[in-house]
Amino acid sequence: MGRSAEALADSLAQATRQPAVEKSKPNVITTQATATLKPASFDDLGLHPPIIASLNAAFPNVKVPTETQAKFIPAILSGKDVLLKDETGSGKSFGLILALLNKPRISSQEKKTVSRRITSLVLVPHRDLAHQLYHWIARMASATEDPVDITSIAQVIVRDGQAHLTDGLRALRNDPPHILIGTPQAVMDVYKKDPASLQLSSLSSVVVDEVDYLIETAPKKDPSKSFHKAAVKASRKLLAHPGVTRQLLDVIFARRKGLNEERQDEAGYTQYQRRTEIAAGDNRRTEGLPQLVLSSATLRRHLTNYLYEESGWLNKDNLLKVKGAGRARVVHEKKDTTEMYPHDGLGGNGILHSVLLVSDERIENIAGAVPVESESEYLQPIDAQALFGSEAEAEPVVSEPEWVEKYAGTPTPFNPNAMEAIATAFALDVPSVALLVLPSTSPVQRAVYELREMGINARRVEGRSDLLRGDGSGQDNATLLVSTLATTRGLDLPELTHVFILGIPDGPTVNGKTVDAYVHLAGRVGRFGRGGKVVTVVEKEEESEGKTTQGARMERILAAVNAHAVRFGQFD
Ligand SMILES: Nc1ncnc2c1ncn2[C@@H]1O[C@H](COP(=O)(O)OP(=O)(O)OP(=O)(O)O)[C@@H](O)[C@H]1O
Repeated sequence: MGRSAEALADSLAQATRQPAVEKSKPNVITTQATATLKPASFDDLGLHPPIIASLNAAFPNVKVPTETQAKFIPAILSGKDVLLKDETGSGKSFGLILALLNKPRISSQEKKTVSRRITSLVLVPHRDLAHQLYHWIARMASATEDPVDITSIAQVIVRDGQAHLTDGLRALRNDPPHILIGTPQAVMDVYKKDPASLQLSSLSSVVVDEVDYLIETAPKKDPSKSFHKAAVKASRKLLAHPGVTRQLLDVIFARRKGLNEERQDEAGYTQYQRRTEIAAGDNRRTEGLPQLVLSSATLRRHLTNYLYEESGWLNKDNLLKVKGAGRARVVHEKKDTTEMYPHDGLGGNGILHSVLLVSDERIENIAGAVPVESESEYLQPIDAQALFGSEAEAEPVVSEPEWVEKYAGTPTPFNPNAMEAIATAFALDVPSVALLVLPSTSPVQRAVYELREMGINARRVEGRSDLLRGDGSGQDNATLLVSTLATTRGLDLPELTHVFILGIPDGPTVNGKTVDAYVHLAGRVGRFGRGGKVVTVVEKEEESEGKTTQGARMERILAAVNAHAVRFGQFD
């Protein structure tokens, strides 16, 4: 076994000898306490040297922690609950994985046998994100010549036919991993079939990534407002159908909910005393419950209020709220617009935003789009080999005869003008890899077929773990990856230079959810200081009184994220 892989395994093995309940470090609820901390290295944050060695070997470009990682990694290591919000691409998911890898491994001792238990459960919205996090761990575990057995470090549970209830369950029972990553639905399936296999009672951490996607809440509206009734209806519906993530958290944190309810009316002094004891490292005060970490680039106020005031899951005595540095907040003229769009700007990372309007006659830029002087910095293809330290493998695109049989001669569900605009813009502008995001319920395979018919090297993202590892490029012709809104959240595709969005994201109306959807899609580029282009393609509609055109809706979204449309040169 190579040195860093061995060290990683050693580090995890050593951790099994540590007590199941970690020692809390001094702590108070704060958003500011660590804000000025600027550590020079991961070592300063408390990561073990073997983990750092594996990190360096597997990800040579990750040298120092990002600002947000510097805030939340120590908090996670000390057992705090964390509410984490920072920009897309600020290293939240990656930092969470590093922190979880570093946590003492939970174990139980029966007679003379020590058995390892699941230390952390990570819930993510879709299978590709689960696989992406898994690949990060696998890359670290196999960074040297003799790989560590990944099964004992990480496992993935996603709905994949029935495999998660057969092979997945078997692996879980035989060799419980340090970190279990899964989608809520698949984890719930496993829970219903064999609750003991999830070892929920002895977990040390529960992480919910993309929490605002997994836990829906409705804004609480002023009764004097016209949409109050709709908001009340939405809240009632959510209460009646709580969603799988809520159900799982209700099970895992049932005791915390009880404690929080009991403590609702307690005297301030009692609370103060308990918090002081936790700050002094009194282990009994952690109450043997796992820490809860909730993360997303977008956390609306109604969700944070729900999480903090109503859910009952959080340990309010031992909680850190991390909010990213962000940028200057947009102040809109209309008061209600500011309330609806509480976003920082989305242009500071060098992302160019364009909107194309399509009709039978032409493809044109949205009115008011400004020209860009130099685009070269946005279009630098990323060298996968330099980024990952491995050779990218070329894989030819094969034509699929059964698709032709299935689709040829049947009407397309897509607007042909929009698909043509995307194909043209892609062919003219994309140097290496682009992503096309379709509306949630769109047939991805059909889109891939239609794009290939137009000569575009299109591929599905879903299930293509090679692409998530960054190993799918290296081909002569540029690649257009195709996904849907439902399967794009959190994906990290480092080679990406362009994101094409078909239609208003999460449309047709524009509200907070729509804006958040755009933020997450646009956030697939412009990561870690790299540039990128986001091109939204919508139908050109005739303006008429009382009608908001799709173009006007896109203008509202761009205004909400403090971005201005730029001209996509080829169409003028
Ligand atoms: N400290 C670091 N230095 C350099 N690169 C990093 C660092 N941390 C993470 N990265 C890289 O940044 C990329 C994005 O990280 P990650 O997906 O964790 O961001 P995120 O904040 O979770 O984004 P999103 O909100 O879109 O899910 C990954 O490719 C990762 O390898």
